[in-house]
Amino acid sequence: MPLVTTTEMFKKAYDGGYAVGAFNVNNMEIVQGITEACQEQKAPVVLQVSKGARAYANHNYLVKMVQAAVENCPEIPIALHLDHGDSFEVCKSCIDGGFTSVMIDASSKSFEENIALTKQVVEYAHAHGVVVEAELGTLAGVEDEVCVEAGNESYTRPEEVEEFVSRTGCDSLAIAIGTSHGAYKFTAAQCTRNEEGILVPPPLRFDVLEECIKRLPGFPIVLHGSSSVPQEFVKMINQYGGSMPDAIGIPEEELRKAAKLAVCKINIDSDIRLAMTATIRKYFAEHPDHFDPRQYLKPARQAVKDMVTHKLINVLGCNGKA
Ligand SMILES: O=C(CO)COP(=O)(O)O
Ligand SMILES: O=C[C@H](O)COP(=O)(O)O
Ligand SMILES: [Zn+2]
Ligand SMILES: [Zn+2]
Repeated sequence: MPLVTTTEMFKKAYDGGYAVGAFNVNNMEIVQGITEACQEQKAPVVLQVSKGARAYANHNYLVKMVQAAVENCPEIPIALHLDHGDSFEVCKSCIDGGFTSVMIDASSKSFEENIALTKQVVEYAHAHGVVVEAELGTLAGVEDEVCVEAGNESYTRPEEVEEFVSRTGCDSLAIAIGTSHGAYKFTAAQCTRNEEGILVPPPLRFDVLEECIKRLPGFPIVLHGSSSVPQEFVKMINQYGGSMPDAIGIPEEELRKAAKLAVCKINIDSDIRLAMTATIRKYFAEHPDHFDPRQYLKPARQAVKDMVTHKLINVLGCNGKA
């Protein structure tokens, strides 16, 4: 099937009590690792491209790689989504350039400015058959050039969501309930430590999520910053020459719980980076004489596939839902 929008995927996910994975793509091995996992598991998927990905890999290369994946995986619905679009122009360029979904992230602006910009993008997108994700509230962590320190995030205000959605006409809404971008989601001060000395993060604000759901019945909610930062990868990175002390993510059980509620899209990027980096570091340490990139990118791609397979089955619950 051709690229799809997220409309049908989200409706099924909402009704079925699961979430669709939205994975960031930056190169061929990442596209292949994700889509091979989804094809095998018969899972719908959102492949998302950030401004940084477009700067790194070039819009055309990314679109063509995703089109190749669509041809290779004919049985699963795939949406191509702009992650964190920050202006009308970048959204328009993706809408004109083959994307089926865009995010306009005006969450750092005032409520009225966020509404005005989101509405402008929605009007253009809908006229071209493309859907729009918007955001209310700010996450902690690093997102493009913007870094919000842990502790300086602001949760979504549930009393604003109905007005925002009805005035903008957006198709899904990203909310801030304590998830965060990157591999260092919380400071040590925000966490407790378990017996092994591993940081345990504060729980997500399910009260905020539930209040938003009450006010937007049937409406798809999105969670950004939802990597779990698997400690096996952090350990491997640290063992093979890296240094990522106190890297910490969102516990998988919390994401599973959110996926059963109105959360229809869960964004994962950092876990892909960790899986690849851990695998490549180990490979280099064990094969110091190898220099063919195919030798180390092959296990790195496999690590992405294995990690995504685990998420589809154990976190998102979208396996078998294509
Ligand atoms: O939200 C994300 C992309 O928009 C990715 O979040 P992570 O950094 O937790 O993977
Ligand atoms: O939300 C941020 C995503 O992880 C994308 O990150 P990036 O801007 O470094 O590509
Ligand atoms: Zn944002
Ligand atoms: Zn994000």
